[in-house]
Amino acid sequence: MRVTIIYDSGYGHTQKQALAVAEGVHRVPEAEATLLAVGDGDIAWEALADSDAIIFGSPTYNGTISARLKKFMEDSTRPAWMPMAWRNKIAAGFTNSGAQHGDKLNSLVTMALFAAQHGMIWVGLDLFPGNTADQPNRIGGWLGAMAQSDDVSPELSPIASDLKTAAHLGQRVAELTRQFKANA
Ligand SMILES: Cc1cc2nc3c(=O)[nH]c(=O)nc-3n(C[C@H](O)[C@H](O)[C@H](O)COP(=O)(O)O)c2cc1C
Repeated sequence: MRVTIIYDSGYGHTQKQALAVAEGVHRVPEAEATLLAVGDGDIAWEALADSDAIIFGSPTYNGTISARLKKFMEDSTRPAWMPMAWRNKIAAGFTNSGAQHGDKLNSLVTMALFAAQHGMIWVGLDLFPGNTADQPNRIGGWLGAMAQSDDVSPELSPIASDLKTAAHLGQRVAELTRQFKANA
């Protein structure tokens, strides 16, 4: 079962979150995670069409997704939206921002809407809010995985609990995709 994680990261913080999502996917037997960064040349549209699930990731810039992820979305119209190549695939999303809140929800709403426009099935988080900084979902969102990286290097942020949240999302997507495929 193939899960593709397509993401952007200007400075490496969201990439770290993407790696944690992939680690969560790999906890599920037979699940294979592929990481694709939108800035790395041509988009592998065929690999995306061959995926059983697609997880979108972006830093929150100016209260929404990055321009690079938005360009990927617009570019998907011909290769993916017109043939409905992602119809009925599982979808999910994650985002990371400088501020603890940082208007991240708007980035996840943008991703979920995009997935809906492609006929995909959106999966959110099933975690209670963490009440302390060391607990998963300490930011307390449900539409996707949220992380915060303030002005420190990607070696130091996002912090461990946010990476646990990201890994949990990856694992959940892989588990649900496996169930969905088994019942198809
Ligand atoms: C152009 C730009 C806009 C940003 N806008 C926001 C914002 O709206 N909210 C916020 O909390 N952080 C904002 N930030 C901070 C980034 O979200 C933060 O530095 C994040 O860790 C960057 O992730 P990256 O290293 O994957 O690019 C912005 C950063 C840049 C460069």
